[in-house]
Amino acid sequence: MASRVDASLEVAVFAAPGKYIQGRGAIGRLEDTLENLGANIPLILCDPVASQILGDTLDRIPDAVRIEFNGECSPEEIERVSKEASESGVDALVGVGGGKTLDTAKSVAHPMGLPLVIVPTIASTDAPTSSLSVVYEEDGSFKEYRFFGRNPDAVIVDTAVIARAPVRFLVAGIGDGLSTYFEADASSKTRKQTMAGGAPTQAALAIARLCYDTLLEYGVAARLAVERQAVTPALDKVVEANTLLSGLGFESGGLAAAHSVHNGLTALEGTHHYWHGEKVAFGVITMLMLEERPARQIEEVVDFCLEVGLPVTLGDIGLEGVSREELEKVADLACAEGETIHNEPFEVYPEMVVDAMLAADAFGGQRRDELEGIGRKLPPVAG
Ligand SMILES: NC(=O)c1ccc[n+]([C@@H]2O[C@H](COP(=O)([O-])OP(=O)(O)OC[C@H]3O[C@@H](n4cnc5c(N)ncnc54)[C@H](O)[C@@H]3O)[C@@H](O)[C@H]2O)c1
Ligand SMILES: [Zn+2]
Repeated sequence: MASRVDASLEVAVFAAPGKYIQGRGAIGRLEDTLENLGANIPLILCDPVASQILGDTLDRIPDAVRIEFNGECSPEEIERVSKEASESGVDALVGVGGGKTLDTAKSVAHPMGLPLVIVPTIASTDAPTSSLSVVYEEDGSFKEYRFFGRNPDAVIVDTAVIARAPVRFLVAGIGDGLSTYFEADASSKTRKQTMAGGAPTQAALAIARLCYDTLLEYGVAARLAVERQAVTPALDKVVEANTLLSGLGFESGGLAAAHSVHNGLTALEGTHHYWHGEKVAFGVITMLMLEERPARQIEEVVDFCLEVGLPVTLGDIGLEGVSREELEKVADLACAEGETIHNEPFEVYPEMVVDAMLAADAFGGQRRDELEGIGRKLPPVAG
């Protein structure tokens, strides 16, 4: 009998990894975790920089096959690693590195039905916990989302490794996490299907809110801690917000305009020197403009971005002097069919997005001038 309800709207879904392990020295749990998953010969896909840092530790995992990630989560790279995984007869996958390495590990492990352990070496995105991958062309432009319907079996975050990585990555992760509450809030109004495959749950929205509150409270202290390579309670909280709270919050709470603006921005060469979370931060300010949020709220977000070193203007993401035509290209892509911008609780079309980006840029520039004018010393953006 045909169903009378649209299941995507009536069913709420909450997705999460099997286990989340975080703390100083957490990498020491990798061997046990693999053992618990029944893995005997894991393939470790490792970012080259992470390999230099963790190579000795990874070498101690018995019978592991280790290969280096080539830098882009592209169809070609997924194909190469999948071939290696089949030929070497491995029975589990471990992804070690940034968001792109982790997304590639997911794109290999899930279609092959292999257990998957994710080891982020920077807290730069909320990719670690999710069941999907973001796939790019070899030239770095956005290609597609791939959904696997399965989350990683375990995520292991060693905060001592995160604290020793350049601070810019932590700050980029804060930018990614900053979007989570606003996008989940928009999606929960429209009850549009989230990346988890159903309507948002209350749990996801509450987690997204906790993510936002944690970042605003502890973000600056966490930045200062990483500048001294120190693991502090503030860093612990922010790493959890960037990784676990933002990951659960976006996947089961929903994405909206900020990530579509990010996806559109990847089409402009100038933005390629900026990390995912840095572009997302500008996407958040654009989204707040689009949603006619009160100036007070926009100011809270913009001031926080300035205090922590996130972009607030187009110039901050490599687009100084960008033409309206180029912004139209960004907006067209942001409004493409299937983009999460259509989860906003009103109709969005490209001209609105161009104007919202210009408004965000103007507001961001003005707040920077105001804060500097009263003698506030702000950290470098993307530095
Ligand atoms: N699947 C999802 O749910 C999801 C969510 C958010 C973002 N993403 C994706 O994540 C990707 C961005 O991830 P990213 O910003 O981590 O980029 P990335 O994976 O390219 O890593 C950034 C850089 O960090 C280096 N690196 C890694 N560990 C390091 C360490 N400990 N010290 C010093 N350098 C280190 C890498 O070599 C790389 O050059 C994008 O493709 C984005 O679309 C996916
Ligand atoms: Zn993101």
